[in-house]
Amino acid sequence: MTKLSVNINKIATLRNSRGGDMPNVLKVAKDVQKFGAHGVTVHPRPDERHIRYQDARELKEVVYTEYNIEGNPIKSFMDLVLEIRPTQVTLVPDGETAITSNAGWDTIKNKDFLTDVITEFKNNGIRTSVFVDPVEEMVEGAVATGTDRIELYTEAYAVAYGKGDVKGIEPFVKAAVRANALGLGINAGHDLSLDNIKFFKENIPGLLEVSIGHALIAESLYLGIENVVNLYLNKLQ
Ligand SMILES: CC(=O)[C@@H](O)[C@H](O)COP(=O)(O)O
Ligand SMILES: NCC(=O)COP(=O)(O)O
Repeated sequence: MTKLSVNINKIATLRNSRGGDMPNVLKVAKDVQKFGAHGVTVHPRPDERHIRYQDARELKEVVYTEYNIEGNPIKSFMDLVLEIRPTQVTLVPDGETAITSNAGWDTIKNKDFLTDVITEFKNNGIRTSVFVDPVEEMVEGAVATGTDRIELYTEAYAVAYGKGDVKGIEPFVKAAVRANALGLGINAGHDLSLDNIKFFKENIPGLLEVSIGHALIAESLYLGIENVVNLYLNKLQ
């Protein structure tokens, strides 16, 4: 079964735009789980442009499915995650000023650093995932770091699929086949949507989890969040 983890960053974006507490991040987290989501994902960035560190702390009390916290393992992020101890941490090599996540790790060049970080999280009972491009060598490099899983960075797939180029799935299939052969768990995320998720799911062997936020929240503006969560769940069956 492929689990759906709803990324609620953009709920916090809307909340922060007026300085109040509407929409309420904790309520949305509770509701998406009630609607059937298998997890909640947040990406507390250093500038706290959307999800704040305090949001991440408070969400621990309301996320009873799987709690996934994503980010670049700078010290403040490491300390936050070790304090919260979520189900999973996803390591993302974001620049602090990046508009969004825009690259996977070079797991070969960063082997020693990633190994140390992953070891610390695993020693604290936190499942680890490493954000990677769909490159077999990067998958192999991820295995060497001791991570439990990888998260395939799916922007390239989404862009190609949106142009009608179904061949964009091919590197992801190869990377997934390699990950399966190496016993590495497979997550995926970034720019997945109602339009492209079914084809991705049908072609990626061993896909354990997708984390979806931007499109899901945007689609919910038109279709309603309960409806959209269930549309994703149906497409992931
Ligand atoms: C790693 C990734 O692609 C997403 O998890 C990220 O959370 C998106 O961040 P923004 O919501 O800030 O675009
Ligand atoms: N890891 C991907 C994620 O959590 C959400 O990415 P997006 O759907 O907001 O692009």
